[in-house]
Amino acid sequence: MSSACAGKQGSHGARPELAGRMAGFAELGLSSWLVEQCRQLGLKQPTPVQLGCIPAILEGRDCLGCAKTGSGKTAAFVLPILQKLSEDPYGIFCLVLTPTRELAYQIAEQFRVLGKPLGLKDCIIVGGMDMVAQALELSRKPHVVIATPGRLADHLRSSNTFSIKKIRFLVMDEADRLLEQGCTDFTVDLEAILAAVPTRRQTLLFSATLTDTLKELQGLATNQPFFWEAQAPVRTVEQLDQRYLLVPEKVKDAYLVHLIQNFQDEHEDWSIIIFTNTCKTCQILCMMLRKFNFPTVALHSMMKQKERFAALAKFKSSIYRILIATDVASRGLDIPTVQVVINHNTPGLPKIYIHRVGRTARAGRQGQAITLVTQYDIHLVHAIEEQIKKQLEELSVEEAKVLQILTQVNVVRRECEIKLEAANFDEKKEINKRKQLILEGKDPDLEAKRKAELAKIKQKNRRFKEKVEQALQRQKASPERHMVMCLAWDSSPERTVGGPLHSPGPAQSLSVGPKTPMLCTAQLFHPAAPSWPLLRASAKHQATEKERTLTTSLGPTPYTVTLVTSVGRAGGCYRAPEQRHVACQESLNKWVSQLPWSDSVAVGAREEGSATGASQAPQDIMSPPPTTHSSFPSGQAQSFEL
Ligand SMILES: Nc1ncnc2c1ncn2[C@@H]1O[C@H](COP(=O)(O)OP(=O)(O)OP(=O)(O)O)[C@@H](O)[C@H]1O
Repeated sequence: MSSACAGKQGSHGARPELAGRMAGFAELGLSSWLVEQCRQLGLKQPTPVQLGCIPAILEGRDCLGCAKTGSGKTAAFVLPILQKLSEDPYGIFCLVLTPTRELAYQIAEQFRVLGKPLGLKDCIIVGGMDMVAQALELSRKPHVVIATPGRLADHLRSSNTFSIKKIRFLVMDEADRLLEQGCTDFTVDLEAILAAVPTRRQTLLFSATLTDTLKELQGLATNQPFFWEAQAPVRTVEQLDQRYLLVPEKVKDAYLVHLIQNFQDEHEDWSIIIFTNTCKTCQILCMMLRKFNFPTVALHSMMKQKERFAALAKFKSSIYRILIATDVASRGLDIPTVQVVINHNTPGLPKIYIHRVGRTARAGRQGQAITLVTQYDIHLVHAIEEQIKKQLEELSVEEAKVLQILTQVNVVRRECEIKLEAANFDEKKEINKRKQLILEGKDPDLEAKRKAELAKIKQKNRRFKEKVEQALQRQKASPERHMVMCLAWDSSPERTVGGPLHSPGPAQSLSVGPKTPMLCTAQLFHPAAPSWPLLRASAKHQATEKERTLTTSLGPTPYTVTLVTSVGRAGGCYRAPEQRHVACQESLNKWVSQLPWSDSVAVGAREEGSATGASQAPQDIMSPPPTTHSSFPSGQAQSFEL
C-alpha cells in the first residue's frame, strides 16, 4: 500500500486538520443523532482508530484498520455505516463477516444500540441455528446482515429469496482470520460470498493483526484504500501486565488451581478467562475446576450453540467467574469485567497470543495475562516476544503451596478424564464433526478420504524433499560421479527440440505422461562436464516399449543419477488444462520412482520457464548451473556412453 493512503496514529488520516487536538465525534462528520447515541453509551471521545477511519469511510473510501485489541474498531465501522444508511436506507445495505458466531451477535448488538433511532433491522446468520428462520429473516431485507461465512454461503447456495448484489458496505471483522487457512478454512465460502456481492462497494477490513495478510487484503479493498495502523512500539496494550510461569507439564493444573485460588482470595470482584488448546482439555479442566468449587463455564466448538450462548451469558453477567475456552473465544469478545487471561497452553502463533490476551485490559482498563510455559514451549515464548516487541516477565508463585495441592489436583483431573471418557467425548466429537460436514452439504466419508489423501501427499512431499537433500549432499561429496537427468515435455516438438527427434546412443526415446500425444524430452547432465547436456532423449507418448529401452540402456550406471522433471509454464503442456498438467506430473513421478537407478528423484512441476526450463532446472538444486545449454537446440543432442 502506498504511503499516500496510509494513516498513522495521531495523524487523523483523512482529516489532517483534526491532528494535534482531541476531536469529538461531531467533528468527524457524524450526524448529531449519532453523536448523541455515542454520548448516551458513554463514548465521549473517539479513539484513535475511530478518529482515523471514520472520516475516510464517510468519504467513500475502502478502509483497512489495524489497531490494538479493545481499541474500539467495531464502532469505527458501525458509526459511518449507520450514517450512510440513514442517508439512503434500504436493505440489504451492509454485510458484515466475522469468524465466530458469538462475535456476530456482539457486532449485531453494537449495530442495534447505536442504530436504535433509525429503527435498524439486522439479521444474524451463523451456524448452529435454525436455517429456515434465517432464510425467512433474510427475505425480509434487513439493513444489516452479520454472518459467519460458512452459513451465509450455505444460504447463497440453497436459496434465491434474498440478494446481496446491491450492498453498499462489505465489512470483514477479524479480516486476517477470515483469510487465513486455520482449523476452519473459510476460503471456499468467501469465494461464494465475494461472487455474490457487487464490485462497486465499500470494503472495510479490521483486525488487531492485519499486517500478516495485508497483501491478500489489499486485493479486496481497491477503492482508494485508506490504511490505518496504530504506530506503537509494542503490539499489545500498555495497561496489560504480561507474565509467564515456567512449569513442568505434569504439574500445570496444580499451578492453575493455585493461581485461581490466589486470585479469588485477593479480589472480591473477579473474572478470569482461561484458554486451552483443545475442546477435550477445555471440558476436562472445566469439570476439574468445578470440583474445586470454582464457578466455571466452558465454551468450545463441541458444545451445542445454545449451550455456548448460555455459557457466555452466564459469564458476562458474572454468575460464573471463570470462562474456560478454546480459541473460539480468543478474538473480538468484549467482556469489560475480565481482569485476567490465563493461557493454559502457550499459543503456537504470536497472533493467537495477541488476540487471547486482548480479552482483558480493554478500552483503557488494567489487566493481566499469565502464560503457562513448559520446557517444550520456550521457543514459542521467544517468538511471541519478538512479535509483540516486549518481554514477558516471570511470575513468582509459592511453590510449596502448589506442592501441597499437587496430588489432590492430579487425582481430581484423572477422575474427570475417566468421567469424560465414559461419556464418549471423543466419539461424540467424531459424530459432531460428521454432522457439521453434512450440514455444510459435504460428504463426511469423502472429506475423510480427501484428508487422508492430503496427508499422504504431504508425507510424500516430505520424503521427496529429504531425498533431494540427500542427493545434494552426495553430489557435493563426489561431483564427478553424480549426474542430473533433466526431463521436460512439451506438446510442440519444434519448441522443445527444434525438430523431430533422433537421439542416438543408448537411449532412443522416453515416454511419460497421460495417454495424450505428448512429446517428452530427457536430458542427462553431468555437473562436472563443460558441455551439457550429455544425453537427450525424446519421444511421443505411448512408446512404452521405448520407455523400457531407455530404462534398461541407462542402467545400471556407475553414476548416481538424479532425475529432475520440469514442465515449462510457457510450454504447450502448461497451456493444457491444469488437470492434464497434474496428470503428467503424477505419471512422470510414478515412472521415475520405478527406475532401477540407484538414486532417482522426481521433482514436481517447475513454475517458471518453458520446456527449456528443464535445462535450467538443476540450477536451483545443483551447482554449477548449466549455463551453456539454456535450450534444446536441434541436432546437438548427444549420446553419452555410460
Ligand atoms: N470512543 C470510545 N470511548 C470509550 N469506549 C469505547 C469507545 N469506542 C469503543 N469503546 C468501547 O471499547 C470496548 C472495545 O471495543 P471493541 O470491541 O470495538 O474493540 P476492538 O478494537 O474491536 O477489539 P478486538 O480487536 O479485541 O476485537 C467496547 O466495550 C466499546 O464499547
